[in-house]
Amino acid sequence: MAGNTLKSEKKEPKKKKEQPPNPDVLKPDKEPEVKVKELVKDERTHKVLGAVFLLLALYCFIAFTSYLFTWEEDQDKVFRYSSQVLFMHEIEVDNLLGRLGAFTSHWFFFKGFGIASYLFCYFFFIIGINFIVGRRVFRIWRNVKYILFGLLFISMTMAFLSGNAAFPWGGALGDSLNKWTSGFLGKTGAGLLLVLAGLSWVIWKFNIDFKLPERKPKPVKEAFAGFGEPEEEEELLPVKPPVEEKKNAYKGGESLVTLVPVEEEEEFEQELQLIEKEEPAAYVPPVAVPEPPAPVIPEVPEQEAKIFIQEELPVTPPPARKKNDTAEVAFEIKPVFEDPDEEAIEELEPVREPVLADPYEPTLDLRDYKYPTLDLLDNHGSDKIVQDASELELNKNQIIDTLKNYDISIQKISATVGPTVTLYEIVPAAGVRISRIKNLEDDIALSLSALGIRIIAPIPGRGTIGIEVPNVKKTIVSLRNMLASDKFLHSQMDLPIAIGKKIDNENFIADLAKMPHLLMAGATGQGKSVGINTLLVSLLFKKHPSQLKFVLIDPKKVELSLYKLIEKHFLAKLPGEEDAIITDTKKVVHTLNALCIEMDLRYDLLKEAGTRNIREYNKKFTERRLNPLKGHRFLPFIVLVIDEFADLIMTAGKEVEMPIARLAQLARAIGIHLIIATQRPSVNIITGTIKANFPARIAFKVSSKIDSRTILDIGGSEQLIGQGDMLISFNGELVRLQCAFVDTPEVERVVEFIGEQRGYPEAFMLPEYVDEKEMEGKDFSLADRDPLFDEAARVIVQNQQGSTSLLQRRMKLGYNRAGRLMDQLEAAGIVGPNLGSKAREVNVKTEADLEEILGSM
Ligand SMILES: Nc1ncnc2c1ncn2[C@@H]1O[C@H](COP(=O)(O)OP(=O)(O)OP(=O)(O)O)[C@@H](O)[C@H]1O
Repeated sequence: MAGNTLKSEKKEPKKKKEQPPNPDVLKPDKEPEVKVKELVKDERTHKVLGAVFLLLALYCFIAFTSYLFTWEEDQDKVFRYSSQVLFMHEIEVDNLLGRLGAFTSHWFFFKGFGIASYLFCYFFFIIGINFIVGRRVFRIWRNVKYILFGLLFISMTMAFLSGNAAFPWGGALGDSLNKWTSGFLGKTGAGLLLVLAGLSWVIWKFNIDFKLPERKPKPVKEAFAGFGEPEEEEELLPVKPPVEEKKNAYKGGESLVTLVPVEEEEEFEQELQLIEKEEPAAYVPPVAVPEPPAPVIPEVPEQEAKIFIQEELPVTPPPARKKNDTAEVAFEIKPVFEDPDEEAIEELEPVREPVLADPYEPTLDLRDYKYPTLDLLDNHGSDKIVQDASELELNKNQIIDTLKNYDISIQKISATVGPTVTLYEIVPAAGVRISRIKNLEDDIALSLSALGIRIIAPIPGRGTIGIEVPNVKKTIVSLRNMLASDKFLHSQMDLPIAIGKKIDNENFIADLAKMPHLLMAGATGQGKSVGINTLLVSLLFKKHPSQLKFVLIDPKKVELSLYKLIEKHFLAKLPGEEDAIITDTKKVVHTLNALCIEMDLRYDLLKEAGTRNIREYNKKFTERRLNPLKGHRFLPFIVLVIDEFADLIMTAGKEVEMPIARLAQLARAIGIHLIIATQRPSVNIITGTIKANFPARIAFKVSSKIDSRTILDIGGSEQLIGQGDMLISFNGELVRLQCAFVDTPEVERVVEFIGEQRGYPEAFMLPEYVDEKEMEGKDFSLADRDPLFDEAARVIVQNQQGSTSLLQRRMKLGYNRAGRLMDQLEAAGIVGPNLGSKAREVNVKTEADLEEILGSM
């Protein structure tokens, strides 16, 4: 928090100076510094600069173009009077932009670079655009390098081609370069040098493929080549494409390290340093992308790549590859994170190739998937906090007066202006008991005649007392700005969610995977649905469809229906279900139980892989140390969202509560996370069991102190002011936030953007859940055997292993169903009787025998 700093309007400091020194006075200590910084950062300053540069570009363009037609007439005058010509009114020139135009053009063309001078127009243009748009549409450093090369190359080429022409095609620079080179290499040599330079540039820029046969995308089967049990790993290694081949497929460089384009190298270095600093364990990106994705990639993928690289699939490849792997990172180097230049990304794509097919890469399933871009979201007004100095002064005086009325004197008071509320921090005079101020909470609220006063006495970790007073003018926190923040872009979290802004305007971005579940409550209309959208959209901006699946439960039927467009990308559903978004209570029970089965299956997989959590497991899987033929698979995170938990508990009670409690207790390690929202935070809805397993809780405004206590174990959320004003209890701290705002049309745009892209053939299938009760009494007879009977028999015979868990894993079945199938197989004589902990004996030895048996059934 900003200590004693008062972030307020510009007039404030003057007022302060006129007052006699008074300890009660708000101290504008760092005000001037803030103003300068603000001015520099102010987007209006950038826009003005942008306009200046664009005009400069236009000016040069007109002057240069006019010069092409008027140079003969004007050259004489400029020659004769040199820069004096600028101040000689009597001299008339033909250039459209007058004497300055004639002089500038002459200087650029004749004394400089000839026709290549136009590159300066381009330079001013890109700077202007960057400033005016407010982000780096063009990457300056990259373009400067191109421009420098262009100046040398074009001026020399033009001088070479134009020979003794009167017009300065190559300018003085071109002429001297040409003269020197022709003298040194001869005319032909100079020509060849130019051809060589031009050709090299084209090859460099477009990475022309001189090979005759086209590179084909790796077939899906091959993507699994190299998988195997850890002990088989050695043998399997040769299956991977030989390094030679990979190099060729890339750029034909000497070594993988040298494949990094020189111009990117320093950026790679920086990124490398960054990674090394951040991750002492030297996690190195194992990303494999066999083919460059579509040429234009929006901003977020790079961020994703970074997350992915630094966190998700950490491997430690041999040192020689390290730098090369960081080439992947170069793709998301800091500048690119902020505002990637699409052209630059296009160029960087090939750099990803050399790590081809080394580790398994889940995102290859949808390799051309494009992450949503920030322009799909809106800016809801300026995120700049506007605070009225007089309002601050008034509130401060009122606080002081009120406290004085109760004989409480204070040493100092300071204010931090947030988006919705201002925090007045009071340092009481020595000897004043904090509890006295706390007791006056209502009186202070009354005297300030403002709603939403919250007193924090004392502010944990500081010797001050906080009084939060709502601002008259509130600032909407746009999700777009939060997602564009460095903190989010560079976040290394598994499931980063941009929740909102703290009172000191710091972005509150948390990792859902660490929470590990989230309970949200708030009276109707206070911002819950917006909150859920905020969380979902944050995740959609960061995660690839292969890395994350949502299970959406929406008893109100309308809140989450938008997301059905992304069914084939991000949603999970029950087999055989029509809709991925679950609205029916009965299906909710099935889905929750199916998730429990998925959880059990995942635990089995983890156990078998000898790993403790999803991260370790996925790491091992991507390193191809787990055999997919044995049921191992890349495990995406699953986020379960329930938008009205109260309805469910009312209708299904324990049937819902139990699986949720189970998931909440156990699912953390295997990557299943829950977000549960409710309008009615009463104790019969948010029971002790639920509460105990949801350490992270969000409260929007609620109707009573009791409700607040039910959610947060403390009052306060009844005093919030609605519209996304919230308290979050996380990591043992209670923080007041203004929830980031994302409107429904924005969400629509994001889901449409994703939905229009190629997805998986179907939604992610959850394991089947068969209700015990429904199956009761249906004793097995061959006539009504399970529809999966034949398939199960084949699995058992192929593996010659009569084990229920094999069926569970291979067929993604729940324990009960797999057990029942096993009983049926026993009844059919395909497997022997249960042998306790040992697998059953398989009576049918060959698949041909089995087919015969199945045929005769
Ligand atoms: N973070 C926010 N910033 C600004 N305004 C907000 C924010 N969140 C919500 N609002 C405003 O409050 C209105 C109601 O929000 P929302 O629909 O999320 O409420 P809710 O709690 O989900 O209501 P219900 O439970 O009835 O669905 C929104 O339409 C919006 O105008």
